[in-house]
Amino acid sequence: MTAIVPPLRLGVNVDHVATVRNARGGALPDPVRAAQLAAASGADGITAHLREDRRHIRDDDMKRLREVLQIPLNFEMAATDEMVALALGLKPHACCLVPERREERTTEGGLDVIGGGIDLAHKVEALGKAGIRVSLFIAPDPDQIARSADIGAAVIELHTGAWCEFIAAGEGEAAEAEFARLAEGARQATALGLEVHAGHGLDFATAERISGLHEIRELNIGHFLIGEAIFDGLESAIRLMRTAMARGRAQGAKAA
Ligand SMILES: CC(=O)[C@@H](O)[C@H](O)COP(=O)(O)O
Ligand SMILES: NCC(=O)COP(=O)(O)O
Repeated sequence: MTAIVPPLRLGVNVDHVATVRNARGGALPDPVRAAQLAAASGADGITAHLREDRRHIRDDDMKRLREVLQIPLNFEMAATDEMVALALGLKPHACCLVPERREERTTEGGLDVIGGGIDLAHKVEALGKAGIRVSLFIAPDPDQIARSADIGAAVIELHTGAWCEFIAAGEGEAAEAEFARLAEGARQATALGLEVHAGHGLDFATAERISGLHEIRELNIGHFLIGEAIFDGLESAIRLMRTAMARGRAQGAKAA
């Protein structure tokens, strides 16, 4: 029997359009134009990460995204006072709190929700009270998931980066063990009333596989899609991604 599964949204991360722009210091290519094209091509939302060092997305990009987008904006940010103040001013649809280290190339590991203590809980509360949907970007760790629910987050986004790296390195056993952790984490979080998203390092194949996990409601994908857009255009990359996600969703439904 084929189970009925909830739809899966695609959030397109436009950080790396800004990376290319900043390589030359001018205004082009414009991440806001990319976000508008992504929306017109079937993205359900746009994600942008305003890093503390502003290495790609900048404050003005966030402001313009907020002004022009007709689809939800997911503001990725470190859990700092500066970023919370910016988010409270901007009032995006959602904020995804992520760990950040200035010297990292990209986001390594998940947010330490337990270590964040009462300060993190207050930040989640302040954003939530402002009507912003708060998501915590975490590893599929049972204690971090439980604490995310305890401090009142609406959403967790499971970090798929380790899983994707094991696959890329041909470490099949480790990849399967990590996938099992993601699957169990998605089940645990859903049972605790959290909405589950996933993202980081996903490509067509990994997005297809993870789309089979019914508990996951949204994938956020950036680097790979922007890379594919160089060859085939953003519209085509998004269309192919949606096809992969739909295929994975249907396979997951059959397996259930
Ligand atoms: C939090 C996360 O996994 C990414 O979406 C994040 O935006 C990565 O940061 P960079 O885009 O700077 O690699
Ligand atoms: N939160 C994950 C995200 O927005 C995109 O990550 P990536 O696909 O750029 O690795």
